[in-house]
Amino acid sequence: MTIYALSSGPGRAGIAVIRISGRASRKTLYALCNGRLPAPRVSSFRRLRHPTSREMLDEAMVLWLPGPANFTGEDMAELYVHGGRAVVTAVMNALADVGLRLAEPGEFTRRAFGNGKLDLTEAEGLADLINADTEIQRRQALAQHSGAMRARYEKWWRTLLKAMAYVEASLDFSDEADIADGAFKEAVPEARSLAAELERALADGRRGEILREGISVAIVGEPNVGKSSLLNALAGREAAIVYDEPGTTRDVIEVSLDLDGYPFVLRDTAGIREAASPVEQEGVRRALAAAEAADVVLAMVDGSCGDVGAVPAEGEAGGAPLRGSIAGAAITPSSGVKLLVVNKVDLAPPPAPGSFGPEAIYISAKTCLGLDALKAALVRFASESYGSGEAPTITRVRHRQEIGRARAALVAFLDGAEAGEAPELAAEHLREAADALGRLTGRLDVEDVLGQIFGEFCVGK
Ligand SMILES: Nc1nc2c(c(=O)[nH]1)N(C=O)[C@@H](CNc1ccc(C(=O)N[C@@H](CCC(=O)O)C(=O)O)cc1)CN2
Repeated sequence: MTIYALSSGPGRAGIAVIRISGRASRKTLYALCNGRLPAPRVSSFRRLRHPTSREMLDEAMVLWLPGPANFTGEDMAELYVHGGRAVVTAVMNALADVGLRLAEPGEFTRRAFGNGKLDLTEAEGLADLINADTEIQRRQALAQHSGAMRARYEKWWRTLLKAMAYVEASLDFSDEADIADGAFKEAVPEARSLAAELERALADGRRGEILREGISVAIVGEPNVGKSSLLNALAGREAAIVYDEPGTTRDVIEVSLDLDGYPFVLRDTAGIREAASPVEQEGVRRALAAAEAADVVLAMVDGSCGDVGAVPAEGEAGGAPLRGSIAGAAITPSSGVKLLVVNKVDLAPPPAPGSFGPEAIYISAKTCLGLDALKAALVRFASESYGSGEAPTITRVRHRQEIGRARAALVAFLDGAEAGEAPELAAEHLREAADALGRLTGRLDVEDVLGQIFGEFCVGK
């Protein structure tokens, strides 16, 4: 079936791109162009007419892209029409009139995958490239789309094939014990080095997933320390309601930020206190959950208020004397870092520098004083924790699960080899590892995964 879609975004635009892929592309383009098919891959000006009514539809630039040397590997055509809604509708209706079908989300890429133009990791990289909002995300996605991940996975695959071949050989020569034993022994170091490599890939601090999804930053603290004001100041818009009343923020409010190319998802949360109302209690529960799951917790205190407390320093009770409210400072994320943020330094009396400890960042969400230092601290954390330059090997939970399965199967193989397990069982462990790696790149049948991955795309990709 030949499909079409608006590949440029929806809505009015200067130019709109309508893309066609499938067997009928040539015939359809021929009819639209009144019999004047352009030379392959040469952008050409044509008056487009309805194939049957002959009514003029638009003046356009068109491309004829015969397969297989194109994106999908099938015959394709592209129409660059004026980007008015009615123009796009008229041209797309004409395509439907001659029997073409509107593409489903990701269907062009799915066809490209089906025709061997890209593997699954490259297709995922393409989806990420389209969804990339920041420079770091763009680089990560482009590396994956261009085959960086595929190359690594295929190297693993070849090592595994070698190990499997040795085990198969030992099965083939089972009546010649020396040869069988020798071949089997060759498989062990291959499996061991691969297991170690998978282990290394898994111990990456979830760098690829975090950069893909955005570094999660939770702002937590007691009511009215200025959490929503900070969110708004960083977002540059009034995303959260700010009101001089404790308990104003109840839901978690999210804002995406691009700081020096690093993607952050900032979460403003309800003030932590013994809340009376069940709604606010739920807000506090969500605040604590957001802090627990965050990569960075901004523990916020009010530097202007007088009550004296103490922030326990890392690993000790007590610590520097503290004038602000401290509930926020006591929260610790399960795997992330905590930055102490002292707000309201514009108010008298301003805290003496250092009075909240050497690591504290002093800001005024109201006057924006200190926000650059806070942003710099976030960027420094991002670049030290996630920015090691090399493209990550894992960018989705799916990759982590399959690599984890492959590793577990290899460990089972190695344990079995040590315990003198039968070679038939050993071969089964390796096959399990191969299945996991095969699902990673889409070499193996992965119909269920395909639906999920390609469904994430926009229509027209
Ligand atoms: N107009 C337009 N722009 C586009 C695309 C497109 O399909 N159309 N792309 C797509 O979405 C991206 C570019 N990706 C492409 C990938 C492969 C081929 C292609 O023709 N591949 C051939 C030959 C490669 C070559 O000449 O070296 C092949 O794989 O055999 C074209 C575009 C981004 N820009």
